[in-house]
Amino acid sequence: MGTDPKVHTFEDVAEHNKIKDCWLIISGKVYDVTPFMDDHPGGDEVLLSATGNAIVLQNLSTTDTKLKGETTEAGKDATNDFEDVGHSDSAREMMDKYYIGEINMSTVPLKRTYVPPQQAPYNPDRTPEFVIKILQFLVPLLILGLAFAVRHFTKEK
Ligand code: HEM
Repeated sequence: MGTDPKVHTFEDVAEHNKIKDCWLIISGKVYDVTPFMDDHPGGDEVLLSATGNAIVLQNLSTTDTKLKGETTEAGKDATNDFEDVGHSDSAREMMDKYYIGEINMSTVPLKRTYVPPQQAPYNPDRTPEFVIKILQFLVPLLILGLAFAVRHFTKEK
């Protein structure tokens, strides 16, 4: 019987990425790709830039797009980045070599939800455009009314 895999916390992974390592969280598993960085065909830059503090590559096999491409408080869900590259099966097999344990998913920060900035409710009746439209309608009417009034009072009895 083998030993249970080590369970890492998100903070643990983030700490390693802050120092000098490159730890990835992919489908609930943790990979230390630090020794692979120089040999990664896509280069080390993409691995590093995709981490934030820690990469959360969740649900690689799922079609649920809700989880993809969203940031967390301390990292990034790089599922889109990873999938967009279209890694080969051999690349996925290679991952086993860098596997260092599982992630405690309850320590992964919740995805940040977008909170729209507070602003006054939009009132179309108050905009300058609306005032101009009213004036464009009223001014000709006023001129017409004035013309009728002048004619009425100046016409010979
Ligand atoms: C354990 C994780 C990873 C492994 C083992 C891995 C492995 C590989 C391998 C073997 C290739 C060569 C092409 C292939 O066989 O698919 C590749 C290419 C590439 N990978 Fe990764 N990769 C990993 C993570 C990532 C991540 C997180 C990114 C972020 C965007 C990334 C970006 C790329 C890019 C841009 C290429 C180059 C594609 C090309 O120019 O043809 N990889 N990777």
